Amino acid sequence: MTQDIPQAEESSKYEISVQNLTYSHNQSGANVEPALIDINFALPKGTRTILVGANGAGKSTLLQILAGKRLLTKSGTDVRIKERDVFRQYPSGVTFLGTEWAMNPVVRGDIVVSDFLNSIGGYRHKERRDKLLDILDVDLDWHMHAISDGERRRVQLVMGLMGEWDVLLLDEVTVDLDVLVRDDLLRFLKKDSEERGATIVYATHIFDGLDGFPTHVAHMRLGTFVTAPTPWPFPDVITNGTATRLYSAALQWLREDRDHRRGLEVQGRKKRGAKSQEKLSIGNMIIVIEDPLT
Ligand SMILES: Nc1ncnc2c1ncn2[C@@H]1O[C@H](COP(=O)(O)OP(=O)(O)OP(=O)(O)O)[C@@H](O)[C@H]1O
Repeated sequence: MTQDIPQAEESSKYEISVQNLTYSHNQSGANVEPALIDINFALPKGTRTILVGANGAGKSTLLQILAGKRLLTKSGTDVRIKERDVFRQYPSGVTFLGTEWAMNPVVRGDIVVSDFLNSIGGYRHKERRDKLLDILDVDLDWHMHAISDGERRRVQLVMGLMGEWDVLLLDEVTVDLDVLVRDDLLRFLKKDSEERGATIVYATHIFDGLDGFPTHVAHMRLGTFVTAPTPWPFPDVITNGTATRLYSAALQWLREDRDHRRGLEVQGRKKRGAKSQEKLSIGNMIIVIEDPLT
């Protein structure tokens, strides 16, 4: 299951196009394997792509690069959204929603949800805002410091989705939603993308109830695509018992990933992402563990 990679002159046909992307979190040149290795793919406008991959596969890194949160200057690398180079001329209309937002002390302060949403222009998108408040069951009178993690996540989603985005990058932000809210939200996003031709890339570990959502599915392993974004449903995925097709495909891929990783470990190749020193914090004491893998 592969996809032809567009040539540079063709990339304007695509809403997102990535060519020759290799990225290392450690820019100092230390001997750490890159988080992304020679990534190439292109997504047409209006597609909804699910990224599947084990922990550490590179999904968040890819989304962060697309979101303009990481800088890279390397000749030959070309990462574009809406035909704009994300490192030099970041496009408008792109929304990124990731998990770290909820940890920010600002959104844990004593601020009322209505004031919070108004402070970022909620009144300009009143119709969509009210629809999202209903879908996500958010109360405008909540105080941000006195709500649960799932409730705070719902406020984040109202905030991020109330404007009309063209490209939406979601990094595992539905994980703490209850099943009903998640289902309603996915329906809203699918309809929105169909009606407005908006494009979604969504990294998740929760596959239940997702079969009807994507137009494409991709599988990442150790910083590369094992399966580039490919039209979904795949004809050859067999449902396993009561499991949905996407769940079955993901389970199979993750088993293969685990076997592959264990094979590398047996060969003595270092685990990707592992550091020669690891630090654990207990209270305000930091314990350094030398070479945690040995
Ligand atoms: N800030 C960072 N500094 C150094 N290395 C990092 C950093 N963030 C991620 N990495 C490394 O980059 C690789 C890819 O991580 P990434 O977070 O992109 O994976 P992921 O597929 O999103 O994983 P998960 O499913 O756990 O969220 C891993 O080896 C990880 O250890």
